[in-house]
Amino acid sequence: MTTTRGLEGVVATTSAVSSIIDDTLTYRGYNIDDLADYATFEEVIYLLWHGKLPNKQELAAFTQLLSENASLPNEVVEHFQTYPIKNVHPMAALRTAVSLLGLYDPVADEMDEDANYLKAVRLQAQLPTIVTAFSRIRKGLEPIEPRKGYGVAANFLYMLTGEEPSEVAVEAFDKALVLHADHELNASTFTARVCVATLSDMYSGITAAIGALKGPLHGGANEAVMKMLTEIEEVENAEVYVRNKLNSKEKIMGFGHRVYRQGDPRAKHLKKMSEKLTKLTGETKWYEMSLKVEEVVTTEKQLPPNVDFYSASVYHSLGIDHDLFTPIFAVSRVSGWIAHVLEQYSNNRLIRPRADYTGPGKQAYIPIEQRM
Ligand SMILES: CC(=O)SCCNC(=O)CCNC(=O)[C@H](O)C(C)(C)COP(=O)(O)OP(=O)(O)OC[C@H]1O[C@@H](n2cnc3c(N)ncnc32)[C@H](O)[C@@H]1OP(=O)(O)O
Ligand SMILES: O=C([O-])CC(=O)C(=O)O
Repeated sequence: MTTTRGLEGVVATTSAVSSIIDDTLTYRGYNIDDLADYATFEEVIYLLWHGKLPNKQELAAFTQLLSENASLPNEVVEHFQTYPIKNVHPMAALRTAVSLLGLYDPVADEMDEDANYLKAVRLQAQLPTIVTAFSRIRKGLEPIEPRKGYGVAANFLYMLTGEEPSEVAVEAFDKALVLHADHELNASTFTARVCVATLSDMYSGITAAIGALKGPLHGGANEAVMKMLTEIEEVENAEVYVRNKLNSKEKIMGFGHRVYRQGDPRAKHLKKMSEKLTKLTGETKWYEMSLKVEEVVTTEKQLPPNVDFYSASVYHSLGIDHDLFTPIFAVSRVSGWIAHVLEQYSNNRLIRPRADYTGPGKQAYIPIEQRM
């Protein structure tokens, strides 16, 4: 048996949802650069789930459908009050809350197309409400009900703060959601597909995917980038900080990628947004520090930034708490997870690879009385 560490280069399924070919990312054939510049997040969700862009009426109806399904069952909100709140990472809270949502969905275990579409809508609509409600409850604030007719970006920012978000903030947040929506067979999407390939339900698949996204080698890197920038503190400290980390063989968060070689096409959009937003807040140091970190890492390691690097200073500039960065990734990526779950169900086969055994050879059983 031959093994490939980390399944690098292994093609594990066919998929028509998104592709990465020659460092170009497409969702259903549409280049991410065009989608980032022109599409809203609702258009992208629709595209991922239906395989085509919506027309005006379809988009309006879809946006309405999502906002009408965004409220949480009271039991889920009340459950937050029982968490040891100060020590709970919002990704852990999100993972538990999504699992809990499944208990209150009467069609959770029904597997027909209509039931699965209903679950898809509820999950997509409710994730932003979970993240914002948890964020407020842990600060001793009342959660805010979603507004009907609002898009996901505007609703998220509104539910987080209780204030009308600015146009600039909504536009930036929406673009970030578009950029994070899907990414071929990344670790969390693969996790979701493995889970539902046993014919388990969608809530189980999404709960599993959230667990996989949480780690710092995947979605958790955006929070880790902000931690690094906060530690660096000032632009003039950046070079020494990064060189010290590299000399001690530590990884620099937000750099490198399993698939991209020349660079992550999403990073340039977030870099532009970081420059714009840090100018608007007057805190350009986060952008300048990021530029310096990028310069040193690309010179020393030839590793370009990935999607997580500049998203950190973007979310920070929008006034978002740093430990909400990865939950925001999930708010976007759940659209892609769902598209992959539906694709998996539509042509399912159990996913069960092999392991090349490297443990001890044949052992004679020793009765417990004779063991040293
Ligand atoms: C949304 C996303 O999930 S994007 C990725 C987010 N994750 C991060 O930003 C975390 C930092 N980056 C990394 O850990 C990696 O680049 C990953 C996890 C993204 C990809 O991992 P892999 O494809 O397994 O690459 P691997 O970790 O084997 O690295 C290959 C080599 O590049 C080095 N390298 C890779 N990334 C980095 C980094 N960020 N900083 C420093 N060195 C790095 C490794 O040390 C290794 O060097 P070596 O061959 O001398 O030992
Ligand atoms: O594809 C990957 O391995 C990680 C990634 O960039 C993503 O999930 O967006």
